[in-house]
Amino acid sequence: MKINELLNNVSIIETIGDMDIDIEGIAYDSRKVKNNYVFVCIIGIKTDGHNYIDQAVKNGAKVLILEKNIAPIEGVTIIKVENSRKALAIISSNFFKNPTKSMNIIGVTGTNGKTTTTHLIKNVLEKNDVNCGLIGTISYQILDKEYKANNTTPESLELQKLFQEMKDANVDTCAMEVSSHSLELDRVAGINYKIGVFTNLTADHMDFHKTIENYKNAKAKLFYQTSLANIINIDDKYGYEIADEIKKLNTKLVTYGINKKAEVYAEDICIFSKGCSFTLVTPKFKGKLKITTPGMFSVYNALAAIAVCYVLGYNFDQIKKGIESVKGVSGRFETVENTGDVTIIVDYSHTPDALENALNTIKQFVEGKIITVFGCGGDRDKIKRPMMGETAGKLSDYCIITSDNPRSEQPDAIIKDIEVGIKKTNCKYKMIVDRKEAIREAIKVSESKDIILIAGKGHETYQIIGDKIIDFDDKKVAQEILREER
Ligand SMILES: CC(=O)N[C@H]1[C@@H](OP(=O)(O)OP(=O)(O)OC[C@H]2O[C@@H](n3ccc(=O)[nH]c3=O)[C@H](O)[C@@H]2O)O[C@H](CO)[C@@H](O)[C@@H]1O[C@H](C)C(=O)N[C@@H](C)C(=O)N[C@H](CCC(=O)O)C(=O)O
Ligand SMILES: Nc1ncnc2c1ncn2[C@@H]1O[C@H](COP(=O)(O)OP(=O)(O)OP(=O)(O)O)[C@@H](O)[C@H]1O
Ligand SMILES: N[C@H](CCC[C@H](N)C(=O)O)C(=O)O
Ligand SMILES: [Mg+2]
Repeated sequence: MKINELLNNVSIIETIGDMDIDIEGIAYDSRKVKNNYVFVCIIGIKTDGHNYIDQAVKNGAKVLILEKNIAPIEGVTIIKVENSRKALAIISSNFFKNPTKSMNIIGVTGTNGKTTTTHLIKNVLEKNDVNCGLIGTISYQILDKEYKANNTTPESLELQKLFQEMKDANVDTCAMEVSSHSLELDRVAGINYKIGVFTNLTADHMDFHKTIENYKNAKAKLFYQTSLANIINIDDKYGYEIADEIKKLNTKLVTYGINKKAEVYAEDICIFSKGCSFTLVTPKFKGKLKITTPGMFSVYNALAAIAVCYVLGYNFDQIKKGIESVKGVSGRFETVENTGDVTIIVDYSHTPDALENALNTIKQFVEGKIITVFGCGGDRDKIKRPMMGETAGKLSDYCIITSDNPRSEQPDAIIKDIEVGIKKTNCKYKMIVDRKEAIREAIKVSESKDIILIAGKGHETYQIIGDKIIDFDDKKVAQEILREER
């Protein structure tokens, strides 16, 4: 592609060198540069891409996109921009022929419920014969192809490549999770979203955003790049504020909720151990629905997905067919199959709000005790650790605090941060660093009718300890222990 075509819509400060050249690829990591590539230098959080220019040039970079001043390099075109991450997003879109311009991209943001909601959207659309791509925490999916997800929302270069691949496979619709990191770091800059969805906003990621206002503002960015509709949960305090802020935009605003008067809402809600039933009300239709995951949070996720389908013009029967056939999402309030008399639930609750929702849901149907096994991720928000300790303590009969993904942190130091919160409650607890042994303890002490919640890692099949990634799957480990112990 000609460099000028690649740079369309990029805000350029100055250029040095030949602008009449063809480039064959883009990289933002010097180690991935090949001959005739553009290397985009990103000033990162850990290091600075400008430090790797020599390596990039050695590997064949013919164009550098950067923010800092550097000395001219023979045979290399230098393009200085205001913001390299944004430039990367725009050139990536250009390089892959702006796929999202002719696609229906549905972006879902919010602290909790993104993965679940995107899976629900995909299911309803596919039950109605629309091929829907998926980008999110568990994996990236295009028809039968499934790619491992390194980030919930990948970097713009990978993202735009996925969109192009979808287009090539005639998949013109995609449900994607839009993390606050991706909005703040411009991974999604330049994407033409048809619909944006806001689920909720609660404590998380303060290590990165610093304040809840920054966190909210990052999330809100999504609603300024949508063309058809913004769908907002107005029962959420921040959702309510965002809805108020964006009502001035040309994009249609559709609200959903249960408590406040919303356009799409649920009434007559019944929650059981195996699911919920409710009456769906929209301005166009009303009817009874059943879902297979319990908890009020599940009703909210269903409403979010339904509101998307409502905006896309689906009728009640089409929505019912899709929403009622969802079997559940991996690691989201998933019961571990076993032949014993103890119920074990694996759930991806890794925020205080998610843990509270999961435990409150269990409380509604448990006949014995609640035993909770959980930890917190290392190199992530530390503020949520005591909060999660307190929540688990308040809502459980017994807790085992253990390791999640400690990453570069000391596992027992993370556990001690959690302990500060649990100490504020009267809950009995134990601290066991080894997650497998923690799960074993829960199973050992459990009695008939108890429910064990294994929280925090959901679908994950690994554990990150230091710089090692070991196999670890909560569901499999629980089943293995059940076989050993019973
Ligand atoms: C905090 C965060 O989001 N960091 C992201 C950020 O990394 P960074 O700014 O630290 O990058 P860096 O390591 O300083 O490197 C700077 C630049 O130098 C380049 N480099 C580096 C070394 C080298 O030899 N050569 C070279 O060119 C790097 O490729 C990079 O372009 O930019 C990188 C490139 O896109 C991302 O991979 C990285 O995500 C890391 C892996 C991460 O863990 N992110 C998590 C927190 C995240 O994004 N999570 C959200 C979900 C959160 C939620 O639950 O809502 C997600 O969307 O996944
Ligand atoms: N609408 C909701 N409100 C509050 N909690 C929820 C909601 N939906 C799901 N949860 C809880 O949050 C956990 C994570 O759900 P899900 O994976 O759908 O969220 P996510 O936003 O994709 O999370 P992540 O930021 O890690 O990608 C679930 O296991 C459940 O405990
Ligand atoms: N998307 C979340 C996932 C957290 C999952 C938890 N198991 C952990 O590793 O902290 C994050 O990156 O903060
Ligand atoms: Mg997710």
